[in-house]
Amino acid sequence: MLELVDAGLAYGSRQLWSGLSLRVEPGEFVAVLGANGSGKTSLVRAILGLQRLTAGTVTVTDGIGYVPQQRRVNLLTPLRARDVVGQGLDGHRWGLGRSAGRTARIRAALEAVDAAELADHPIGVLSGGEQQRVRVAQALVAGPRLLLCDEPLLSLDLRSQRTVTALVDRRRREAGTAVLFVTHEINPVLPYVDRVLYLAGGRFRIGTVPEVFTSAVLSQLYGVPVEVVTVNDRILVAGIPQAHHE
Ligand SMILES: Nc1ncnc2c1ncn2[C@@H]1O[C@H](COP(=O)(O)OP(=O)(O)OP(=O)(O)O)[C@@H](O)[C@H]1O
Repeated sequence: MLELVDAGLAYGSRQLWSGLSLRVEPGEFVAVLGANGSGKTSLVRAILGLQRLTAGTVTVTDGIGYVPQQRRVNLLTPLRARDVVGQGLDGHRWGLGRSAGRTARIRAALEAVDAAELADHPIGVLSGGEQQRVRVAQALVAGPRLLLCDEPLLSLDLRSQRTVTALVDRRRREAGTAVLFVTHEINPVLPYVDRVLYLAGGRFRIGTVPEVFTSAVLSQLYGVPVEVVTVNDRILVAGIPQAHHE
């Protein structure tokens, strides 16, 4: 679905990461975490072909669904939520046109993110969280083989976070969609994650949650003492340098 081999990315003399090799299998859920500015969005852009790697290679399947990092939509945008979701079909399913099949797929995609009642609302008047759910529906409507999500949980309340994460999880289990999920917080995706790619300080670590979320590993990545504790099935991390917080 996705393979990076010895990949590196630099902007001028600033190296974000290098020597990154990662193969994501069908149905696998990989979370990408890391400090602000560590290059998570740049990685997603490189996978989409929007950003050229400065070293190594990236190979991806056809059929990518993409949830971009959130931007608020202009209030006057003349599109309804259903039109935004429909854009996820255009260019993929030429035969569908304005057919009943198309309408049904858009409705099902909106229902899956708990947003059926928003179908006819202009996208610009929806709240940030509602817009985000519509974007997830757009990314999934064409049935992608690889789903790239760039902080899809941002500005979602707990219930919407659960709706989105559970939906993505179901999709990868039922349809074998591979998932690369950029997130600031590990806890909302903890029940679903197979592996984590953690980027910090120009370094990275790939592994399962218990392998990566240890005091030793995060201290090594950040270059300062970082403490990881698990309380009631939640992972708490203390000591990440202030500059790396939001
Ligand atoms: N096109 C570009 N040209 C030069 N520098 C860039 C470009 N795009 C991103 N950068 C820089 O590269 C660094 C990584 O940016 P990126 O958006 O990939 O980080 P991120 O990990 O997604 O951060 P955040 O968690 O804050 O969203 C930042 O310091 C950013 O300023």
